Amino acid sequence: MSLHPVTERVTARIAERSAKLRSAYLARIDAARPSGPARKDLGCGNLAHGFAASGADKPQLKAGHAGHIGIVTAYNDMLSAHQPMEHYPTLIRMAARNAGGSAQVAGGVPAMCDGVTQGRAGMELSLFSRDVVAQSTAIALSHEMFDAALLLGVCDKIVPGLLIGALAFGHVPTIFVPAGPMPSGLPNKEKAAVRQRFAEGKATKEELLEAESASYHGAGTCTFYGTANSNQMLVEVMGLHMPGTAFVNPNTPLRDALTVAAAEQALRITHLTNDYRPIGRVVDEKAIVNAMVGLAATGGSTNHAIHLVAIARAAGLIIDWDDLDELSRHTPLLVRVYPNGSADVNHFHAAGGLGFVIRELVEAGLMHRDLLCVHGGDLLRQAKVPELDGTKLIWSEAPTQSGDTTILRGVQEPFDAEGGLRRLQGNLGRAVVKVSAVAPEHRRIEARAKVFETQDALLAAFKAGQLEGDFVAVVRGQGPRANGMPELHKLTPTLSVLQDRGQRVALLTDGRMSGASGKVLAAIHVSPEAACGGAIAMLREGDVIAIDAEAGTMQALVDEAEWSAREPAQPDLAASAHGTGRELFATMRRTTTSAERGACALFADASFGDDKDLCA
Ligand SMILES: O=C(O)[C@H](O)[C@@H](O)[C@H](O)[C@H](O)COP(=O)(O)O
Ligand code: SF4
Repeated sequence: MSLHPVTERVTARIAERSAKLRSAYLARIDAARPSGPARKDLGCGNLAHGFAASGADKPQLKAGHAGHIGIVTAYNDMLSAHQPMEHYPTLIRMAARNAGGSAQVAGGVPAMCDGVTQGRAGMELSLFSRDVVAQSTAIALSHEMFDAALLLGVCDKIVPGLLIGALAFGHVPTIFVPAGPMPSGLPNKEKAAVRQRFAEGKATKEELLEAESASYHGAGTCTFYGTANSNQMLVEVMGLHMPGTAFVNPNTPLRDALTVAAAEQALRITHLTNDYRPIGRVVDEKAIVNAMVGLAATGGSTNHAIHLVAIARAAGLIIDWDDLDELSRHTPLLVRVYPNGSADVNHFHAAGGLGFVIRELVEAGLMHRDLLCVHGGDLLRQAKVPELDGTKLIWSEAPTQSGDTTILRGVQEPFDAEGGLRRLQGNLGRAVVKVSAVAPEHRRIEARAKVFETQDALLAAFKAGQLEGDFVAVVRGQGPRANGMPELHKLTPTLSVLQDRGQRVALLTDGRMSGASGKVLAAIHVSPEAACGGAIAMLREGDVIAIDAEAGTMQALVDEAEWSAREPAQPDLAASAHGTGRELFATMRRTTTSAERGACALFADASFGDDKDLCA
């Protein structure tokens, strides 16, 4: 199968623009490759500290030459998606020992649940928590004891953070280990309907809590296709998972068998073997292009228009929203999972899941097949489906037919000829929009602006009955430099109620939305942000705004002379400076790059290429 010309063109463009940064990165990871077991480069004192509490593994750590795995875990009881990981280190240590090697928990990383913090002050720490996860991963792996790493994490900022941190140790072969989705509960669409009724005062708080608890009811990842489950797709199409592991439910024999298999495989791909697969070479421009194609084909989370930029940068690669837009416009939409449809990820997995999607996209030449996947094969092998034959883990061929064409389709009969994400641009700057979750009749709007400085101000206006007629809700001062770029997903039920009443509404913000947001047209991540004096700060109440997600345009229809004479409004950021720990993130707000450059405070010094303007 030959590569699609757009996939080829974008890959070459990324490689060319990144050549200097990428070659320096590869030289660093080549130089970091140890000659023997990594721990042998440590001094006696260092090493003694390293295995002091290693019990049964001490002899092999002391005198042996077998590989040693560092586990970095994001376990906590707070995230339903991470709670099942509590016992994974025990399983991994046993598996590594049985395979002749050893394993230790190198360190833990923080994990925030965006569901708990949604609409709360904690959401203003969420995006930067990704960079704290990256730094925490580096702290864990900095003990230099490890010939391979296993990263235990699933949710929104955690997988991107783990990946950014691990890429700073690009010489270490690294495999992600997930826990999988919770079994299906109350369908996401029904939960959203109760939320809308509650927003209109037609459902009680008790009814709402019942519905929420019936939807989020157990251990495992929430079942909508938000950022956490988009993470799982990305890790599969980048070749960083054992094949087909993403959506196997937790606390099942198959899930545990996959965790054991990841530990065994990690020892097979260290520099001590003849199949060395360091993560810095697994994540190359082809893997990053596959991630963008996967995002477009599945209607993945808009948050990855930010995270993927930071992840690529950690591997010495520079991507932007033009790359994402061009790939998305040439990638068919193959998946309809909430918020892009009614099904959840369990239904998607049962219909053929990521194995079917990967095989379809590789065979159509839209995805690169020749990746250095951690399982030892190429990306077509990633498409295989794991199952237990008795107690033996085997992988069968990916399905060639979708099990449910209302959820999953092939390249020949897609839901849409174009993928789920678009870049918008115009005199208001640049933004991202997820079209796959918005009905075609709602993808264009020309209406007057209603300007808000907070999402609560918009909700108060709704309660006061002030949101009449058609309008574009402008919620600004929500960018990374302003208040950490929170998700404004609490607006979804209210804007959905207005749209269902027949009003034409849209959102325009320099903030984010949840990967679970959908239904209402939302131009988000507007860059430059208001706190940088971006055009969004020049908008006035009543200005006419035109957003066209199909054409990719976002325009303030204001007289040219008047527009250029305007001064940007300065957002009042006092409320976000303190409280809930926000005072500890002031330096990140000051040094972060723009949304289009990953909203990242980790690379500000080297920036992205020659442009040192952090607001650009
Ligand atoms: O990007 C995402 O996918 C969201 O951050 C998600 O992780 C978060 O938990 C949502 O808030 C869930 O949706 P609800 O808030 O609608 O439950
Ligand atoms: S998917 Fe979102 S709400 Fe669910 S556990 Fe993960 S972070 Fe929390």
